[in-house]
Amino acid sequence: MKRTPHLLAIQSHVVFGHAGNSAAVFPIQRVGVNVWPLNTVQFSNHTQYGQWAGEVLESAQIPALVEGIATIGELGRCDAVLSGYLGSAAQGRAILQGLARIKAANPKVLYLCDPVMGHPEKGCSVAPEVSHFLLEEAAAVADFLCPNQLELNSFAGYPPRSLQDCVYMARSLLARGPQAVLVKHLDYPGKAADCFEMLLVTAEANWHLQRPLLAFPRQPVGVGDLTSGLFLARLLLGDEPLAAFEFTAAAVHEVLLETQACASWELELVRAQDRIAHPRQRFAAVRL
Ligand SMILES: Nc1ncnc2c1ncn2[C@@H]1O[C@H](COP(=O)(O)OP(=O)(O)O)[C@@H](O)[C@H]1O
Ligand SMILES: Cc1ncc(COP(=O)(O)O)c(C=O)c1O
Ligand SMILES: [Mg+2]
Repeated sequence: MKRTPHLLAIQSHVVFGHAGNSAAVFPIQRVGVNVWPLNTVQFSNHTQYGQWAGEVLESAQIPALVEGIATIGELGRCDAVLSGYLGSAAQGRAILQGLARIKAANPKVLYLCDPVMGHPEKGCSVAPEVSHFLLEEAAAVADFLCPNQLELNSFAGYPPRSLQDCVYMARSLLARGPQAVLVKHLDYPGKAADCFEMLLVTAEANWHLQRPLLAFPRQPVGVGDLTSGLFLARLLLGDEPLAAFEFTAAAVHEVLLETQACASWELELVRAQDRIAHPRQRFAAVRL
């Protein structure tokens, strides 16, 4: 029997609704991967409500929790680490410390960094020290990077003028170390108005994918976290990056269709669960 992979997911948790681990854990489990959720913050709800209660985890707790798993002799079972929203650069460094400890137990462990920098227009952005940490420290050790367009622009230091520019910007991130860069959401002058576009670049090729752009009165939150979690889960299940990319686009689209049908702001993960595992439609990526 094939072994079930294990994934350590280090990101935020919300009590109500879905963002961070609260958007990623159940879908990752639903496609067949064990998750070890390590919550960097516990908030009542996601920050786009404009107010929330809760606390940020003290940075030192991150390596301490990892060490606790080492102590019971289970750390070597960790196949991958995912990191998302960071409360501070110190929290980021604590994650890299934890990752180094896991690498000692399992040198093959993969690290996917979702360099969450927020959406200025959504009223949520991270401190400059966090952006600097992601750019200078996390990108160098990540096997996979999953920026959205704004995060890609921040890495590059300029906005794109074309799709070709986006490809160039993503490919220049490959030079920092990762084996693949998945741009979760493209935005560039001339982009088709009725499509939601994504990009995957690997050493071998550039892959562009389009899926329908759905209308929402308020943009759903947690879509990026759902995307990075599913992509890493499928890689652990043995997919090549291209297959994991196409699967992820299809599964996320299913969640958004259900969310739209329910007129819900929060992602309808439970209602969409069977279609997360078995998306009905495939969006084929096109080689650029
Ligand atoms: N098919 C779609 N139609 C409309 N909006 C979408 C679609 N897919 C994703 N979105 C929205 O696009 C935005 C971009 O998400 P993205 O940049 O990938 O990640 P993040 O969730 O990190 O902001 C999100 O607000 C998401 O809700
Ligand atoms: C607590 C928390 N975590 C994570 C996120 C990131 O969500 P997304 O996947 O939409 O970038 C948000 C967005 O508001 C948030 O409030
Ligand atoms: Mg995001």
